[in-house]
Formats: sequence, C-alpha cells, structure tokens
Amino acid sequence: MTGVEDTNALVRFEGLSRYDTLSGRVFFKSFSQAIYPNDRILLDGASGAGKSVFLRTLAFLDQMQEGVIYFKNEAITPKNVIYYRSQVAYVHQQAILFEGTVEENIYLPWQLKIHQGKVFDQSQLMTYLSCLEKPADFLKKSSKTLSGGEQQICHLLRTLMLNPSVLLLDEPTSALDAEAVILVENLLNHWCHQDKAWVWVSHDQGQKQRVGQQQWRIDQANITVGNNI
Ligand SMILES: Nc1ncnc2c1ncn2[C@@H]1O[C@H](COP(=O)(O)OP(=O)(O)OP(=O)(O)O)[C@@H](O)[C@H]1O
Repeated sequence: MTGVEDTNALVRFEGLSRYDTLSGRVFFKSFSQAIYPNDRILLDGASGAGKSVFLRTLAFLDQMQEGVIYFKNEAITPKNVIYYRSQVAYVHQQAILFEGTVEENIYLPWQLKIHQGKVFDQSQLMTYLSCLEKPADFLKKSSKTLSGGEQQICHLLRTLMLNPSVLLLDEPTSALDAEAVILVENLLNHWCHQDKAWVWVSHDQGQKQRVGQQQWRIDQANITVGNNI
C-alpha cells in the first residue's frame, strides 16, 4: 500500500532507493512495502546482493537516496530517528560490544535519554536467559571472553530488552551451533506476537523455511515480494 495512510502497518516505506554515490551502483530502487504486526519476512538474495545494505537503510543507519519511511504512520526525520531506531532495531551479524560484562552491555543503552523513565525488567531478562539455556552467571562474563555465538546472544538480549516492535535480523544466529540456533528461533517465535514483526536474513535453507512466512528477494537492484521460500 503506498501514498495513503495505513493504520495497520508498523513500518511503511515508499519509493525507497539506495545508490552508492561513488561507484553509481544501484542497490535497490523505488521499493515500497509495509510491515504489519506478526509479519515474519525472510529477506533473501545472493551474497553481495545488498541485503545488509537494505536492512541498514530500513533501520535508518545508512543514508537512503530517495524515499520516505513511516513508523505507525509518522514519517521518520532526524527529529524522531532515535526513537525509530529503538522501535525498529537492527541486529548486526557481528555483534558490537563494549568493554565490560554482558550485563553492562545489556544495560548500556538504558543510559540514553530516550530510555530514561522506562523500567528495566530484570525478570524478563532472566526469562530470556533461561529460554536460551544460559545460566545467570552468563551476565557476569566479560565481553572480551565471549565466543562469537555468545556475542550474538548478548547483542540479541540487549536489543530485546529495549522492547522493539520490529527486528531487522542480519544473520543473527550465524555463529551459533545447531541447538542454540533452535533456542534463539524458539525465543523469537515466542517474542513475535501480535504487535511485533521481523525481517530476517539467513543463508541456512532450513532456517529460511522456519522463519519466513513471506519472502522479499533482492536480485540486481530489484526487490520482489512472494511466498515461495
Ligand atoms: N556503505 C556502502 N557503500 C557502498 N557499498 C557498500 C556499502 N556497504 C556495502 N557495500 C557493498 O555492497 C555490496 C552488498 O553488500 P551487503 O553486505 O549488503 O550484501 P549481502 O547481500 O548482505 O551479502 P551477504 O549475504 O554475503 O552478507 C557489497 O559488494 C558491499 O561491498
């Protein structure tokens, strides 16, 4: 749906285009779509097709060349972009962690003005940990000593605790073993209830089938929407 309000959409974007201004490469052009509550979208495409570029653009982390993004019908501008990023959260494949413990990393965003006044739900964090079969002392581990998979878990927990509406998941389980992958998927399936949605990038065919109820596919700067995964 484009050009008119859509009160049901969480995120809606119109005419989204992203070029590399130096090389002239077009990543995608004039893409318009909406993300609705409970949408589980697989973003597919060959390596190098531009999936991460697209997710970062949608997260307002990369500069788009054309288009407008709306969150709950409000156009995103520099004035409300910090709030938008807290609601439409990009989960990097390579976790960005700071020096300190897992717990300190999870608390860090709570120092931002945008989260002040909100209450950190410690019992929710403990529930997430137990869903991932991680003991409470995982929180005390230094970020320096975490394995790649543990870093991804820390990053995901930090994002989930901020209670976003939409997760933009860029290969969020790529460093995890098969059992941990299923635990993360189960947790996110539980998380993705009525007013939540995700766009998920994965290279694992089994995971693509499990996490994608619809597919957006990037191919040579075109994005097509379908259901065949
Ligand atoms: N900010 C940028 N400016 C210009 N080019 C970029 C930028 N970011 C990434 N690229 C290039 O865009 C191409 C697509 O990168 P991207 O990481 O989005 O691909 P991808 O589809 O996510 O690939 P993969 O599945 O291998 O992770 C790559 O050739 C990359 O080098």
